[in-house]
Amino acid sequence: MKWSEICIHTTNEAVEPVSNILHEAGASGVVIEDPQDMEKERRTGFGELYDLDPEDYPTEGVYVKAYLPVNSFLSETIDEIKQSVNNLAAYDIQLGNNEVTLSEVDEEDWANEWKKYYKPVKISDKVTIIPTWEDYQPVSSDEVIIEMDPGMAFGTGTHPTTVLSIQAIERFIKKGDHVLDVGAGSGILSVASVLLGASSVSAFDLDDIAVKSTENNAKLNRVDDRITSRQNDLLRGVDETADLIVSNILAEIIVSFTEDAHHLLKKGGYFITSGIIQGKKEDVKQNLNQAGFEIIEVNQMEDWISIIAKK
Ligand SMILES: C[S@@+](CC[C@H](N)C(=O)[O-])C[C@H]1O[C@@H](n2cnc3c(N)ncnc32)[C@H](O)[C@@H]1O
Repeated sequence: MKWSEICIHTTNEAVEPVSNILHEAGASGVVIEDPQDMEKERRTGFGELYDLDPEDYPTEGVYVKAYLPVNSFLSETIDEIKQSVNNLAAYDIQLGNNEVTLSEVDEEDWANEWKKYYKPVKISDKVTIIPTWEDYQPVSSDEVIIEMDPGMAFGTGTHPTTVLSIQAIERFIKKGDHVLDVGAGSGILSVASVLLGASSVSAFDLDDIAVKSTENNAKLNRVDDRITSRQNDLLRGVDETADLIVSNILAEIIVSFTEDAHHLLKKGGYFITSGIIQGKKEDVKQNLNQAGFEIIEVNQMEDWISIIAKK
């Protein structure tokens, strides 16, 4: 399949809204090339992280790249993306160069492009995510290692919203729990749940690429007997009760199914929500309270918020 790479040269400040616009436009993966991050990552303990020519990344601003399938809607989608990015200026978000370039890539190139930027991620003292193609030596014998090949689905473990979700799972999951993963993407939170003690997980995503990616990653981590992945709109029609529900989705989507989550959770169960931007934190907290939840914790990484609620 042919893919179109859209590359937006923007500012640090605009990375998150621009990435959101690209995700909403149907891009499954977003690659952020930020020279500051690259400097930061080089200092981590994972050895040689980036084998990149300095010409490949900007010295000023940030490149946000995403991949869209080449189909008859492509030019409309690109116009909508450009329009939405331009609209950010109305919210006083600096857009820098705001240069948009397009190029066509083969699926194979897309996969390789992605891999250049995806390296081991230390989530906590206990949990490390490693891309399946990396040779990684565990630091300790009780380290939990999650192998990932996200393909086109969201969820490499590098995004703060995913990191916050896994850190919360690590703290709140109990041995033998049944978990619902709403918006599973690559299945990273489902796999993390099992490796951290869950006995079973039902993973849901609207996107069939994500459903397959979850199945693949469950196999890769040898926990496919514990994870069921299927296409579903949030928790619509789901009738299985759970000990823990995790969802890393946007605030607007979380508030649309807090009542369903409350209904399906057992008493004392946890609802881990992530993907919430600062400005929406109070709305989500209020909505969770209204649905009958008690807010247990609010955590933050960069500009992202995760809220843990208990039934
Ligand atoms: C931000 S990604 C999270 C992926 C992964 N769970 C993680 O934490 O890295 C959100 C996922 O939610 C899915 N999604 C969006 N709307 C949905 C809906 N209404 N029902 C189910 N999944 C949805 C998207 O396809 C995407 O895979």
